[in-house]
Amino acid sequence: MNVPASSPNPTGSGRGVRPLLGQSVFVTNGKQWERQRRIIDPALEGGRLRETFPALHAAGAAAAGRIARLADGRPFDIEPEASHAAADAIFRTLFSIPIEDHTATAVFEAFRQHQRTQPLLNLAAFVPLPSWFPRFHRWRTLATARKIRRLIGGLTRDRAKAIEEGTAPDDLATKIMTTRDPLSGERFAWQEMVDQVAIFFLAGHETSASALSWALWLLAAHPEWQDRAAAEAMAYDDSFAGLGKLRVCRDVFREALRLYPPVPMMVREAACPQTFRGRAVARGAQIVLSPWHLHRHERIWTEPDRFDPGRWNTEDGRHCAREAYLPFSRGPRVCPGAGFAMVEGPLFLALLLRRIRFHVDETRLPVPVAHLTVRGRDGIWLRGTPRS
Ligand code: HEM
Repeated sequence: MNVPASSPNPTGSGRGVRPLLGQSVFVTNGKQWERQRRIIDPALEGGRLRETFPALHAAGAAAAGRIARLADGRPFDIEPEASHAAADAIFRTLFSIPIEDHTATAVFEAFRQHQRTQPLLNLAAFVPLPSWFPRFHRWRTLATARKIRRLIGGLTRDRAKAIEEGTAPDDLATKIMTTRDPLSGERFAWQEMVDQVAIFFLAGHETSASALSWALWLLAAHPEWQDRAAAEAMAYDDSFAGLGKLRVCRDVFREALRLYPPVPMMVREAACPQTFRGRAVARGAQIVLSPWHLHRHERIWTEPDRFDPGRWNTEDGRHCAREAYLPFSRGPRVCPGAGFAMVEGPLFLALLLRRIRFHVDETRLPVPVAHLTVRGRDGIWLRGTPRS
């Protein structure tokens, strides 16, 4: 199943995102989007991930330290911890700064305030409204969006200067800002880079945090799989090459992405009249694609509601992965951070499981709800104990 680029992503007309995301790759379409992807994609290619790995590992190790301090047998909500870890991963890999950095903390806090002001984390923010519908952004949403962009703008301007002076670190921001579009030879102006940093931060930390939280909850609920993943984690040598041996952690993470796809639905607009599964689709019609439903389809998957990381090593599982698995979407508009996320997820699981045994809090079972990503309605509560 492919999601064609010729079907525009109508997110740009959604109400909640413009003030924050500007002309970022997530909201643009057509030639502008193509040019942006030509500049962004090379920075996240497989080979480049090796260079990003030390920063990602440092973020995972810091998260393991923080969460180990909570592992005293009492319940805690894993979601804010996972958000913290994923935000740290983005700051360290993009700008070579940890979340404790003054500006990084301020951006993280401003994002939290922004989400509290409503539309961004609400799916309705992404669903296009009819053209007659009045579009207003609550003043507080506008104010937090401006604050985030001012902070990111500072980081990006400083980086542009460091690149000119030849003192910039070799991280993702430098890679993206120094990459020329192979067709036009142009680079991102710093203003356009602010838009891209905003979407990297949003798309890269909310999604990963959701996946990590559900993966840990599933492991807590399935101690036999947790033991297998932990045994593998104990043997992990902390290298980039060693990631290939984290097979159970990878399959657990893939299974979490299947059962709780962080992006539960996507919207596309038909660019021309077409027929889809025998039905006429008019030009301009909105098409909703739902990984949530597809991943749990009873006619496609064997025991779709069962957590079974082992399915990924069966012919049936591999077939379903090709035909009916799209946690990162598919086609030209596929998530450019998919490779990054598939390194980050299994790595963070391994680093956490080495130090902590996770248990379900039987009094508070999580209820999944679709915000911008799939989150627990009242959080995702776990208990942790130190792993000796
Ligand atoms: C488990 C983690 C992740 C999941 C499940 C995920 C999922 C997705 C999905 C489904 C889309 C397509 C949305 C749509 O078309 O409506 C998307 C787009 C995107 N993602 Fe990810 N993502 C993840 C992590 C990341 C990371 C780590 C980054 C950056 C480092 C990233 C950057 C982006 C960007 C920039 C787009 C917009 C691409 C475009 O429209 O051309 N994502 N992601």
